[in-house]
Formats: sequence, C-alpha cells, structure tokens
Amino acid sequence: GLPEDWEVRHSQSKNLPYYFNSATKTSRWEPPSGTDIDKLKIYMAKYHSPTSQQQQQQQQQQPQGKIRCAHLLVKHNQSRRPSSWRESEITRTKQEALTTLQGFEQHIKSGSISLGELALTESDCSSARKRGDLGYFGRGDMQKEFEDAAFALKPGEISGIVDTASGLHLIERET
Ligand SMILES: N=C(N)NCCC[C@H](NC(=O)[C@@H]1CCC/C1=C\[C@H](COP(=O)(O)O)NC(=O)[C@@H](N)Cc1ccccc1)C(N)=O
Repeated sequence: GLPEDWEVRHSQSKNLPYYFNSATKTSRWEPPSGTDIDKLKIYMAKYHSPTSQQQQQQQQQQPQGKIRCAHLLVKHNQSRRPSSWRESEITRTKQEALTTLQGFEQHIKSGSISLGELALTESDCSSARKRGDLGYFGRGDMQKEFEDAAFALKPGEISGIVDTASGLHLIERET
C-alpha cells in the first residue's frame, strides 16, 4: 500500500524497516504520505517483521516441529523395564525413586550440578552416556506424559518430575 516509486527496506543496523523512493533515491523512517497504513501493516507483518524472519531462520535450523531434550531417568520396580546399563535388576520402590530424583532436582536447581552431568552417572536410560541427550524428536515419538511435559518447556527450561511407564524423569529442553 505505498505510493508510486516507494518501497519498504530493512535497516540491518537498526533492525527496523525504512521507506525508500527509487525515483528520488531518498529514504525516510516514516511511511510517505498517501500510504495505505492498514495494507502496509499486513505487508509488514508478513514480510518484514524481524521476529517472523527470526522464526523462519530458527525453523530452518531445527527440523520442522521437533524439539531437542535431555533427560535424567530414575527407574523403579514398577518400571516397564526395571533394568538399565547401571543396574541389571532395579529393585528400588517408586517412592525411593521419587525421593532420589527430588534430591537430584534440588542439586540441579541450586546450580551446583547440571542435569547432563548427573545423567552421566545416575540416569537409567542409555542416553546417559550422552548426558541424557535424546536428540530431536517430534510429537508421537515419546510416551504421552513425556511428550506433553517436554513440549510445554521453553528452551533452557527444566521440567518438574515426570512419571511415565519407564520411570521418573527430569527433562531439560535444549532447543
Ligand atoms: N528418539 C526416539 N524417538 N527414540 C525412541 C524413544 C521411545 C520412547 N521412549 C520414551 O518415551 C521414554 C522418554 C525418553 C526415553 C524413554 C524411554 C527409554 C528408557 O526407558 P525404557 O524404554 O527402558 O522403559 N529410553 C529410550 O527410549 C532410548 N531409546 C532413548 C534414547 C537413547 C539414546 C539416544 C536417543 C534416544 C517411547 N515411545 O517409549
């Protein structure tokens, strides 16, 4: 919705749109008089708002609709597979697993150790050797409780204790 010869450009330095007249070779910050502001707003939202550019870039780096998380899993004697690389037969009760994981949670939230560091030695999942990293996954890959908790996290956030058929988890969303 700009008058003849006018176009919208983007100033990288200021990360702001500006208006350039290709006939007079002049530029200005404000939209020229005679601009249909409503149409311009729609155009800007679609093509120029930096957030949408950031979002597009971000999505390109990251597989569409997938997220990447690490987790720390503590299994118990009701786990669907009460065995792991750490312990061939896992006999701790669910309550004991909960108490253990709450202790880990305190250490992580206090900043004295990271979830990945703890996962290396304490996680009952084979991802332990990769500091709990599960790689990218989408909806439908993980058990529902795990998926719902993971997709509710923002990058960098850590979940509360998540209960699945595998055991009890703490989840950290990476990207
Ligand atoms: N990237 C994927 N799509 N891999 C398939 C995930 C299958 C999925 N797993 C889960 O939902 C839980 C939550 C995370 C780990 C996990 C369970 C178990 C441990 O519990 P257990 O099965 O003995 O009960 N670890 C795994 O599966 C590992 N392969 C995860 C992994 C390890 C190393 C690298 C990447 C992924 C499911 N639908 O059961």
